[in-house]
Amino acid sequence: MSVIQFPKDFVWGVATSAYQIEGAAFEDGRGPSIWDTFSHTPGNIIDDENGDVACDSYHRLDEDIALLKELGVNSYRFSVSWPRVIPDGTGKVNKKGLQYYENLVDQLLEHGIEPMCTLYHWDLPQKLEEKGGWDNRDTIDAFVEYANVMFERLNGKVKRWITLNEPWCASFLSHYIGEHAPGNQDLQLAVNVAHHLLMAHGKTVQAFRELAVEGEIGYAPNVTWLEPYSRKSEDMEACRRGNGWFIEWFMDPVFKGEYPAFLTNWFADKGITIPLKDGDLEVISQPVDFLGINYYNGNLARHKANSGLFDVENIDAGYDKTDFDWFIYPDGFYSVLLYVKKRYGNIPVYITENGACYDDVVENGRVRDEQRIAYIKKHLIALNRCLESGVNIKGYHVWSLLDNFEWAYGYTKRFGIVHVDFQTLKRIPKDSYYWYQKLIRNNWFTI
Ligand SMILES: N=NNCCOCCOc1ccc(-c2cn(C[C@@H]3NC[C@@H](O)[C@H]3O)nn2)cc1
Repeated sequence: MSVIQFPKDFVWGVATSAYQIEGAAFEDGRGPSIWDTFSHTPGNIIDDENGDVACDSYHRLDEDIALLKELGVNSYRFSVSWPRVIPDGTGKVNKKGLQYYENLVDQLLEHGIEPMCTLYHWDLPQKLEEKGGWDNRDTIDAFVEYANVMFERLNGKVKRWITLNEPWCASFLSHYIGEHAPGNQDLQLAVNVAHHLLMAHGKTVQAFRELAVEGEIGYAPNVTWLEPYSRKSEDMEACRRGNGWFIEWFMDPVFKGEYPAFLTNWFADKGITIPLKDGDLEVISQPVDFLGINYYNGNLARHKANSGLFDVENIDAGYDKTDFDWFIYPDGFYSVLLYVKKRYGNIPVYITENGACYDDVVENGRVRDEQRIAYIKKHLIALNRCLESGVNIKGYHVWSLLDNFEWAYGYTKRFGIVHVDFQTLKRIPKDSYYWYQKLIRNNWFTI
């Protein structure tokens, strides 16, 4: 038997996001976001579902705080709905919206739970989308205006701030692949959006420093890890491009002040350019206090001409899969974290999302989600290997506290450690909740 131990000040948390759990989509002055528009457009979401009610967390704050308190986490990562705070994206502030988030933060602090506040978890106000959305450089300043409203209201209460969640999803998945809101399929548009998101990040970090906001600020890219099928240079270069789409594309500008040439050249060959202006990279590369990492899966992959955007194809390595149809690949978690440390230095890292989707069932009031427990254990073992290799990981957040609206998959994909019956909204802690509760209490687990 082995004991997997964690540093005494290691941060244990769970994560959610506004559109996925709050509901109350048309209440108390909240304005529409691109996800309200996208989810209400038939054909975009499985079962034509939407986030109008979701987990109804907007009305169940006390209940969800009690779940967090009982779980024993010392960190809760949530996101703010921009259009709940500034319904039109810029200008008038919705007092009720701001008050909701201050109540949330006050209750967390009352129970000794550190709030980790994500400012952008994809719910761009629809009014800004109608003016060009993230393709319009003006949206950068609109985001900074919104961020300043949140900094001024919650300064001293929120000490960990995240500018952007998964900019790859908010740009390429949303504007090139088209699976997420607003659902475009235009590569140049996606590159423009990615650049303006990074600009919004950089200018928001500048504003954070100018306002002398207490605490630390970072952002949370999502990463994957493609392992080359062979040591042939074509396979290794193909995997580097596939990994770079998530890693270098969103981290080189921040940590190196430049885009990765091996990818800008690849895009240039396709006639794709970056809408770079003088000074942009200086803005984007404002020093951050930490890097958030969202990791779920990896793949074995190899070069295949004319396959996808980067001539790379995934191979079925025979690994087990979650019900999201993703391979369970904890070695990829280790590899990507070591790679990030090697390329960017030993910046403080929070794992801001890691978790597994399984089609859980409730039997006699209990959810025996052993597979989710096994997934989390495997990834925490890999995380512990990283700690032993000197990677500066400060904490870990399970995605997610609650089963919730999983974007294009609606309510068909359950990532929660708490089961939600979407007819009754009843919450039932799963076995994984109790396993995580014990881990947090002990700060170790056995294998
Ligand atoms: N890898 N190659 N892709 C090329 C082709 O991609 C097609 C689809 O791609 C992706 C990639 C990533 C995701 C994803 C989902 N979550 C889970 C959410 N995280 C934030 C939180 O809101 C959770 O709900 N994290 N990541 C989905 C789809």
